[in-house]
Amino acid sequence: EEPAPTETADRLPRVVILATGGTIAGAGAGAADSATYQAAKVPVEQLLANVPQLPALAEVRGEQIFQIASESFGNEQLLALGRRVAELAENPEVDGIVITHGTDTLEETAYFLTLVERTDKPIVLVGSMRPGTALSADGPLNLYNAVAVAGNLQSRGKGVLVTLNDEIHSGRDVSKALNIRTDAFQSPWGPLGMVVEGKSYWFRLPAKRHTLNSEFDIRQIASLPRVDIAYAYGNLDGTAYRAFAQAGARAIVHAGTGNGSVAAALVPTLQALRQEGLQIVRASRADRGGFVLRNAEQPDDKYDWLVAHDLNPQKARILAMVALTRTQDSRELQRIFWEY
Ligand SMILES: NC(=O)CC[C@H](N)C(=O)O
Repeated sequence: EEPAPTETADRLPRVVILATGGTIAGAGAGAADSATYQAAKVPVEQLLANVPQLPALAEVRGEQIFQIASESFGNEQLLALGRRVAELAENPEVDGIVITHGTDTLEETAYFLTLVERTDKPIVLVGSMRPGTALSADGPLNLYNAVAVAGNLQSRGKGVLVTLNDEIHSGRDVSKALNIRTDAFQSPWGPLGMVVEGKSYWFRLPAKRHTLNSEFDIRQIASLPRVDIAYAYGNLDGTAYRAFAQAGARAIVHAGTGNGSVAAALVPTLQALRQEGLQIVRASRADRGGFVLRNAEQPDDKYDWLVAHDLNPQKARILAMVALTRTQDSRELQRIFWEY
């Protein structure tokens, strides 16, 4: 039997919806316009009104924190959102938090919050692949599922979660692996569970450190250092790496081919940048799940480089930024890359 959604069965869980924009708040000219539309148009009150079944699940209220497409998220938005989530999590009148978000960088925000929110209250990110004006819009059901998961006591302590396409994913693992299609969100290690008719079914738990067990805390992060990603391909040279360094990058994530490999002609550039104090993080551009090990492909111990292990380059950027707020020591940084 499904446990009651709250400790006290005589009241509904209280869930706050923080709206940031994206396709879930998108609007197109006609019902057939599933891919041609404007993101970040519909205000949160309307998103809630479009799902009249929500009040049966939870006492919901909306807050419009941004109204943007998620590709336009910067570090300032990450920090502002992170701080608001922490305030809400500290509020005894809030049981769970849902964040509506564009899907393009949802995986980055979800991982950021996984690292910096010191709470066991459910934090659930949700988006959609079709605007609300489209035939078979996926946003209303995704939002219904997000509120159901956020209001459920069983969701506590499982880290930041993402609900799309009836699945519950770990915010650490999930990424937008496909575009256009409603099964866009995938985790290399599989989803954590399913949500069907407002009920959650769990199958596995995150093994990595997160939320309450994290050493990072949004309340202690004043700003994030610049970290950039350089994408590897045949015939690559060091131009982008040097430009990022000149712009003030403290670390560069090398979105390497295969096992995070580095072209022979590029190695001296990365060695020189490390000498200048930048951290070099080898990740893989393999999009269904990279796996980069130290001293495989390149002698990381000798060069004092880092590996992102299974984190994709965009998630490695998030972790590098957060970790660099605490330490510049490459051994400590590598420990953090193993543990989170
Ligand atoms: N499906 C989407 O949400 C994509 C819309 C937009 N590019 C965004 O990320 O906000």
